[in-house]
Amino acid sequence: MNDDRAPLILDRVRLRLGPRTLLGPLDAHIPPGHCWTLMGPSGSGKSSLLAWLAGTLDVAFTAEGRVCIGERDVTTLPPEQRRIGILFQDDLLFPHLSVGGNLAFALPARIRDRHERRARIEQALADAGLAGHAERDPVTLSGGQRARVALLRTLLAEPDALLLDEPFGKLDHARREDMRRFVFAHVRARGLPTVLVTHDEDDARAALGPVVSLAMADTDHTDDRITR
Ligand SMILES: Nc1ncnc2c1ncn2[C@@H]1O[C@H](COP(=O)(O)OP(=O)(O)OP(=O)(O)O)[C@@H](O)[C@H]1O
Repeated sequence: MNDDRAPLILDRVRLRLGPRTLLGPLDAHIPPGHCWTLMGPSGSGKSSLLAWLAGTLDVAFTAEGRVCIGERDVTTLPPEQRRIGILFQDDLLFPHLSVGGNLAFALPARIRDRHERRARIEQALADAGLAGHAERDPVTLSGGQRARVALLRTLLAEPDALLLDEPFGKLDHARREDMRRFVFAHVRARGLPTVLVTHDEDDARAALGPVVSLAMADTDHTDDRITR
């Protein structure tokens, strides 16, 4: 595992939508290479929490609390400076770019050397069992291959933390299993502190971390609880 990684810390996070408290107060300390799972009924604020962590929460919400990666407080930083990667269920690849073009888009701009950029993309594809697919048109990939390319794209941006919003939702049973293994192997090998949103108990079990159960705001809950 990468030794210079830091934990993802949520400190007294509370989200409001108009007058009602949607979620929180929530505290979390997610160590490098560990994944916490967020579960809860539809509308309990799971995706909104990820959007807040990524810095893209809609202005309809108000938020309190802090999000830090180790000592680095990113709460007020714009999304592109947070170094928090996010992967969605419907993570679309750009249809006008090849697979390699999609991945090149994510590579940090500081990597300028053309050969180095190409080598990183080839290596990422090889790690994902997709060696030689750089020139492919994304629409010709299977659903499972597309999901892996979308994860590679997120990881090539070199995030310090990872957010997964129902990333396996669209896959059939066998591909879901493969993708889970693939994702969590990367989480551990890269030492990324990770938050997974899912409705699926098998996903939560595979994540091997605590499960945070969010209640519905209308039940007037006070604290969201870690249930296991
Ligand atoms: N841009 C927005 N403006 C106003 N309300 C919103 C906005 N986005 C989401 N909401 C509302 O915020 C609440 C929480 O939505 P959110 O998508 O975070 O829930 P969720 O737990 O992720 O649900 P699901 O499991 O269905 O994805 C819902 O009541 C939703 O209607």
